[in-house]
Amino acid sequence: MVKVLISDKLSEQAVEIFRGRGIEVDFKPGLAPDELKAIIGRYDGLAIRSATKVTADLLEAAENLKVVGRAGIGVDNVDIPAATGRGVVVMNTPFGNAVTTAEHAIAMMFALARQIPQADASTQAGKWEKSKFMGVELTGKVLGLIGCGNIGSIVADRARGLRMRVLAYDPFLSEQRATELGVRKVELDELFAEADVITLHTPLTDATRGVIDAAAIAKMKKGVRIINCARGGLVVEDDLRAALDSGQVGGAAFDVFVTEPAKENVLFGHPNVVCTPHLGASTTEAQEKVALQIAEQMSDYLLTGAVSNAVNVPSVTAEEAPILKPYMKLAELLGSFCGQMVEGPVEAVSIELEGHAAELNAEPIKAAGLAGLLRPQVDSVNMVNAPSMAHQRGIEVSVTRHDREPDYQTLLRMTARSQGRTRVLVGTLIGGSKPRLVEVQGIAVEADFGQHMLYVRNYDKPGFIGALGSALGNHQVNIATFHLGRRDVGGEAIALVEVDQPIEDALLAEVQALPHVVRVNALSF
Ligand SMILES: NC(=O)C1=CN([C@@H]2O[C@H](COP(=O)(O)OP(=O)(O)OC[C@H]3O[C@@H](n4cnc5c(N)ncnc54)[C@H](O)[C@@H]3O)[C@@H](O)[C@H]2O)C=CC1
Ligand SMILES: O=C(O)C(=O)COP(=O)(O)O
Repeated sequence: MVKVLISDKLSEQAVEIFRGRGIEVDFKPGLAPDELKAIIGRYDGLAIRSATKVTADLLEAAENLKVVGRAGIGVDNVDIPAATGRGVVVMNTPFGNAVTTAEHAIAMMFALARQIPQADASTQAGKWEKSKFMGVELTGKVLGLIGCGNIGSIVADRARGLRMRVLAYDPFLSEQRATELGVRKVELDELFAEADVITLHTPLTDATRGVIDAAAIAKMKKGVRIINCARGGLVVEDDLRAALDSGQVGGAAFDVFVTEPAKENVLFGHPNVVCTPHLGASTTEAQEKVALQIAEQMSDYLLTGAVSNAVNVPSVTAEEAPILKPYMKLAELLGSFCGQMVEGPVEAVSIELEGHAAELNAEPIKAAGLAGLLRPQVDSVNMVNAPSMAHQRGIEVSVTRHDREPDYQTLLRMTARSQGRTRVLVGTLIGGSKPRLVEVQGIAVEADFGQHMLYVRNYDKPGFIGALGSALGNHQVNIATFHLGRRDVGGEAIALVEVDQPIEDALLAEVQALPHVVRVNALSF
């Protein structure tokens, strides 16, 4: 039975979804890293928020893991290259908590503008310090957004409702989208120079890490207010503290920190700082949405192979999944046959799709073909890590769709080049689902993919078939099916023989020594 572990505080509804789909689920939020590592090997899926760190070390122990589902947006707590390397799909829920997080940023802006947390503490302490808490009006002020994607756009919309002027720095924001959002797209220095309030809404990447540091703060208006509800590390915390102390920055509202949980932080204790413990996504509505969504997505993947919102593999819709599955199987079998024929490293692979196949999403078919091709060399390859493994090995990969009418309703052709030699295999699906080989090295030969097969290249001469049958008989190997093809009478020919047991080296050597045999391979599928 498929098993999933939920290791962070997700809405209980996720548990119900998994169970309803027939998946066994354990709900264990708050496990220490070593406790998690000790049990992760039992699970096919891991559902997380931001607390669980999915490191290369954890993945190492995750022998059965197929998918990590992040109930939320940021996946910076997951080592994506390590997950991809181990063939684990990583998916998130890119929209479910965006409104809620944008609302938190707006709440933080008001908290700063009117010092609400400080005034609350003072009032409840019986001080009634009315003159101490002079605020600023937001209407007419300039809000600078760093990052204007899902959350930034919603913040812009709400800020415009407050009659603020909104500037956005986002290298990937088009002028047209900026106009639609009613924001002015600017360069970073212009934003620093003009903004009264700056709010960050980018992921943490090499380009965004430390985007607000001492040099940036020096370019800002004196008294600027800074809000970070995106990721710790976007702002250099020490530099911000110094600027708060000097009065260059008038206030800072932070939901995220370089080190989380943030039990201590250089920003803590400053009178103009407001902090929340990574609460951006924490509303009942958002948590229900992300939990339901991640449980559905993970169940779909584990049960049907449908992939949505994955950050490391192409998407496969629920409608596509059952159609693509047999094609992926066929591609994998063709790849596996090619991989078992070649003797050295593969330099180039081309996958051609004809007939019905040409109308399909080719990415998963390509990934499955590459997985099959590499499997004889690498045990741990699957369709998630195959494209990156092929890339690492310098294999040139191309996919071509043909709109010509093939002899079969649907065809996949795989050509692999290795050490100057080219191998070409063509397969089809019988009845829309059963993989069948139809051509090997340009020679028509129809055969199913049996578990154990002998592939013989020979010359079409009398006596060969009898000699081959005798060799198999001498080794007590029973023939299940026997398929022959030839290029022309007396010329190059192929025999594909399915047998009932694994083929031993001694038998291979005997077949190789038969007259008219060019080469022989034992194949297993
Ligand atoms: N505090 C919290 O609880 C939550 C935090 N987040 C965080 O908020 C951030 C934004 O989330 P979304 O808006 O959904 O992501 P998104 O991907 O929709 O938007 C991010 C934007 O940043 C832009 N960007 C990328 N590199 C940039 C650069 N070098 N400079 C400026 N802009 C750049 C992108 O073009 C994109 O428009 C993420 O880091 C996410 O993890 C999300 C949800 C909750
Ligand atoms: O979705 C995100 O990126 C968040 O940061 C939310 O984090 P959380 O799920 O509340 O731990």
